[in-house]
Amino acid sequence: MLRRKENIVMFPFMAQGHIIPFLALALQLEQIKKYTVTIVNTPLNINKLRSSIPINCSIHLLEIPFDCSGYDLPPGTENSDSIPNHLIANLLHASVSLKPSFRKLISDLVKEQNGHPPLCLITDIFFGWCSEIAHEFGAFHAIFSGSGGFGIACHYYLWLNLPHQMKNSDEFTVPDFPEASKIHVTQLAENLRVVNGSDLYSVFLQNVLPEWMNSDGILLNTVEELDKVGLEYFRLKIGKPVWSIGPVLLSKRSQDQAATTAELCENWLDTKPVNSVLYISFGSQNAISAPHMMELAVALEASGKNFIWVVRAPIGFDINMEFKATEWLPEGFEERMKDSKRGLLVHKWAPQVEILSHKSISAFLSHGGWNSIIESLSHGVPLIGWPMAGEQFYNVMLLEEQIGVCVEVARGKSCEVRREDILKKIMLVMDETEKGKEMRKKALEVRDMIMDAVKDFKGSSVKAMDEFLNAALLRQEEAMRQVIHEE
Ligand SMILES: O=c1ccn([C@@H]2O[C@H](COP(=O)(O)OP(=O)(O)O[C@H]3O[C@H](CO)[C@@H](O)[C@H](O)[C@H]3O)[C@@H](O)[C@H]2O)c(=O)[nH]1
Repeated sequence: MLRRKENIVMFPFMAQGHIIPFLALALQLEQIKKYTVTIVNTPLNINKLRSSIPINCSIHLLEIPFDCSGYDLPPGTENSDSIPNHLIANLLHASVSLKPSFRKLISDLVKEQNGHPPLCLITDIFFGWCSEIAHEFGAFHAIFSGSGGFGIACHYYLWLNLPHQMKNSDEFTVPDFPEASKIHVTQLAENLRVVNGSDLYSVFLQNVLPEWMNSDGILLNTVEELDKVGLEYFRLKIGKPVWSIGPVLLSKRSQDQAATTAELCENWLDTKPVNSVLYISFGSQNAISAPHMMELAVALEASGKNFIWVVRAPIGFDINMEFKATEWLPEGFEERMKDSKRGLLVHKWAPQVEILSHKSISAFLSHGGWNSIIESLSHGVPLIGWPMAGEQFYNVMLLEEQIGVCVEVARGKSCEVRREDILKKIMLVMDETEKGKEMRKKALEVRDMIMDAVKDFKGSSVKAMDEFLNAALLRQEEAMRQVIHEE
């Protein structure tokens, strides 16, 4: 008898930094061929996903209705990329209203399958409430985060305990976690620095973080050997299985991007010597301030290095508006870079994985989002960190202090950043300095470590994925035995 394909239902939060790793994981699970994979999201995001999944892929896309009215959001908001950062807390709160529709969607799926529940629901870190729904219908529930163990562990502790509110000092430690060393107040995201416990952000997170413990385990886009200390601490705090299944990466060209941009970057990179180009990007939803942009541009020009820079409107402007080089960059900068073929400014969105995999790339100046880090290290590219928000400060801390593949150049959205300091760090990493050579060597070692983790059968990430799927299957068998017993 042909065994039915078990269904895995995936539900990311409505932000590109979350949807991208979920899609990458969905594609990975689909490759196993034993499972039907369904991604649930709001209509606009499903539409976007439809254009980014490969044509012959069998992933199902299911729409869930979403009404953001009543949460002080612009009408029709369905993704964090269309709103300024200060409204993200509103979108988080609004996302809780998806609960009844998601419950109905799962109930309908179960009915369609004659009472057979999905094997597993894999949902976002912000959707901890899905455990209740999964368990009501007898499904296994895992939370998936695109973050690493170290970063998520610090983030978890800080948001639950708000230690900076209790101390007069600018520095504090994370109890039982000496590797996180001292956290300075400048390493707190702006929204965390100003919380008072009753603001929208902390109210949301203090509700949602404890819900993780109701899940059956947590999947992280990280590699055990790379992230051991953070994972150890996180497992201790959560008391649930934490499976390191990374790197979960979108393969080349499966991202939603204009082929022309990809071609432009590749053609441009092909003309550059090996290890000669700096790639600069601040992730899917961050931008730097206009004065910071000016300092960075001056430093880039002074460095004489080749670069690709993903430019967006600076903080304070609509991130989706047209980029005004004449206003935000030094006079004539764009033309000079174009004429000398030294710098390529890509507006809004670049084919990042393709760029990072090109042999001309030497280093990545990044905000330290974990997807970017994993993508960079998977290609042996060292980083220059400029953390902006969330757990990015601790990601950069891990890479710099524990692994040695990164130097921090600046911290936060409003810190003082001087062109001389940026220039110094660019030269340190890209030139043949002792530090630069050491960082490149380590980045290549980490790349090999990551490749080992995904080797068939014996890689740690392959084993972790098997353990997770086996735990879900075991739960299903137990549930079926119970039904037979009750009958
Ligand atoms: O021009 C661009 C910009 C981004 N990306 C892709 O977008 C993703 C960006 O992810 P990430 O680097 O993690 O940054 P964020 O979008 O800022 O990610 C959010 O989610 C991450 C994973 O949970 C967290 O580590 C971050 O703090 C959080 O801001 C990556 O896959 C990039 O390849 C592109 O392809 N082109």
